[in-house]
Amino acid sequence: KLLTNPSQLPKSQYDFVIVGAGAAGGVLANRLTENPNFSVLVIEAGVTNCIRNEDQLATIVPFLAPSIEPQSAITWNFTTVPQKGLNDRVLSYSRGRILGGSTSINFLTYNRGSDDEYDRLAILTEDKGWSSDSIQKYYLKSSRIVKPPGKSSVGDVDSKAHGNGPVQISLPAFSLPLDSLVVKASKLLGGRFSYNLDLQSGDSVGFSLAQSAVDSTGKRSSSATAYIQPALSRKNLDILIQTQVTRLISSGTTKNGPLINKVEFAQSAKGLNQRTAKKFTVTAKNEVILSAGSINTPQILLLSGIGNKTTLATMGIKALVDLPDVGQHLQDHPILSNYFNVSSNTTWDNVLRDPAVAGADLTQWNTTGQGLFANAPGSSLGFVRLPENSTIFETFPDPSAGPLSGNMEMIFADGFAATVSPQPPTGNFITVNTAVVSPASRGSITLASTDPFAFPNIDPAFMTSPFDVFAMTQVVKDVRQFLSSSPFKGFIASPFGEMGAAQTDDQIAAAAKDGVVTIWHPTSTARMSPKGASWGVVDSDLLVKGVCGLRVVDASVFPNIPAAHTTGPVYIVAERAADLIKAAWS
Ligand SMILES: Cc1cc2nc3c(=O)[nH]c(=O)nc-3n(C[C@H](O)[C@H](O)[C@H](O)COP(=O)(O)OP(=O)(O)OC[C@H]3O[C@@H](n4cnc5c(N)ncnc54)[C@H](O)[C@@H]3O)c2cc1C
Repeated sequence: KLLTNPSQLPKSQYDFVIVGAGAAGGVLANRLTENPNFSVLVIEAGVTNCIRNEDQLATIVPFLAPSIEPQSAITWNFTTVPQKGLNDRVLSYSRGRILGGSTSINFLTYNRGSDDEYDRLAILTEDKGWSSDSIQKYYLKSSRIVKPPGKSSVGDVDSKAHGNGPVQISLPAFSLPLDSLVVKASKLLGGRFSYNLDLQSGDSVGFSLAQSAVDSTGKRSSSATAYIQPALSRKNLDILIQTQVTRLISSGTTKNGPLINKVEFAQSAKGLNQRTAKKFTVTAKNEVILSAGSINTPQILLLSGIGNKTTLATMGIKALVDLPDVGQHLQDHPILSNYFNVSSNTTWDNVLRDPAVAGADLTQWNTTGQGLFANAPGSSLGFVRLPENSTIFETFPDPSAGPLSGNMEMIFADGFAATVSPQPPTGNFITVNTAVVSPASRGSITLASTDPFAFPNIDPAFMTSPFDVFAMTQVVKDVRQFLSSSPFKGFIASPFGEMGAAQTDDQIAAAAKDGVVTIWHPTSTARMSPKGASWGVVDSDLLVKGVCGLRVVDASVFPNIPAAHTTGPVYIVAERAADLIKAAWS
């Protein structure tokens, strides 16, 4: 059942209390309640109960995703601290605050992550259960490839690389000339720009049409639609929305440390603060599971006294356990828009400028589920490796997971995708968004206040490592080389904007400082480490170190950010976590 007020809670104890109904929380809500003997409560801060609600059209229509953030009622409207690597700019840093979490508002690009990502994780955590061979069944269990709306086949994919899970994935519904050129150029160029039929195959390097979380009717497929909706009618699942968890409480000690079995929460409304909020608690008989995402999970841990003892003391919080890694090692992918004027007059620039044109596309989507609005914002992409002889390797080790993972990414958009600069009033453009997907920079989440309703300090420390500056400069030059290949002749007219004018490496690096933003992939703030290791926040079973009864299952547990759009890897982690939890308590 979906509940909107703590007074509706039918009981004060559940076997499992899950904090957050996002990517991971949705998977757990579904998989754990497959066992009718388990009772599960999910507490979600999200202010709306919409799974598919007309009021939130932009969460359903794939193409409209970028219109959701920033500053919306269904997002956490976070900002970063001034970014030293970006001329002290403060970036908007949204997360989803709705059933489905960030999967209900994200840009829908879907990646599994390469075999190297998981094999590195298995080595790092000394747990073969995370190897690429072991996680494959969880990947196959999470998603399936479907026909794009209006198409008679799924299109060009490697069918062996797809499973039978609830998240629906598809190739672009609407063919854009730019995407065909990207595929053509990669087939022609080969080498560092090779074509890759299916990036979910284990090898994630190369160029391809994007696979996105769009279902066969042209709608977003999220953790809410794929996992939560089908489980909502189960008697053993309650989901309490519009409610924020404020901290976790220990009510005893065990031989494994303090027992964490109580969850404190309040209904956050405008103006409500720590002093006036009416607090409630619920007890978890088996486990509390934090799935509040890479920003809120460490915030809740810190507010509960789980973190660096010395820093907690400066905030007046008594440490239950000294875990200095909580909130540290934050990683994210820096992304930068490269604009080009093009000769085509069919780019979607006019759709963004002219409400009548957009209205016609929306009508087409409404009546058929097809057309441009059924496409995710990025419909072709490529992951590239740095050249092996790059000078940066003389001073820096390669932070990527291995040769099957990219160092950088290009995401192609058939129009002016405004990030830092607004869309110009006239002209046709394409945008190539370049990202450093195996970055070396690491930042942190720290408490700004002991008020749970206050946002924490968010510092992704973008471009603070010279490695990331080098990699971003290289991929900007790679874009230019890629677009100068013969398939783009006559299509690309001229580079545009500050980055377009940058020529030397120093000029490119300087323009990047002005242009880099986030692609909203924060990870690693509650990182996994081997059982018994003194570092890390959770062990390889995702149990929080030094306490009893508490697990973290979300994007925060990756020790290194995957070189992939992060939703797919989070679903994989959550699917495996569900099996670990079932095995521990069945
Ligand atoms: C704008 C945007 C675009 C993105 N684009 C893509 C993309 O194209 N492809 C891709 O793969 N990934 C993308 N991502 C990233 C992806 O969505 C996330 O990596 C993924 O959703 C993380 O899963 P999670 O379970 O860790 O957290 P989330 O999915 O964010 O879920 C966390 C949930 O916990 C809830 N919560 C937090 N704190 C509390 C609290 N105190 N009490 C109760 N509930 C709480 C939140 O409201 C939320 O519902 C994007 C993200 C954003 C924000």
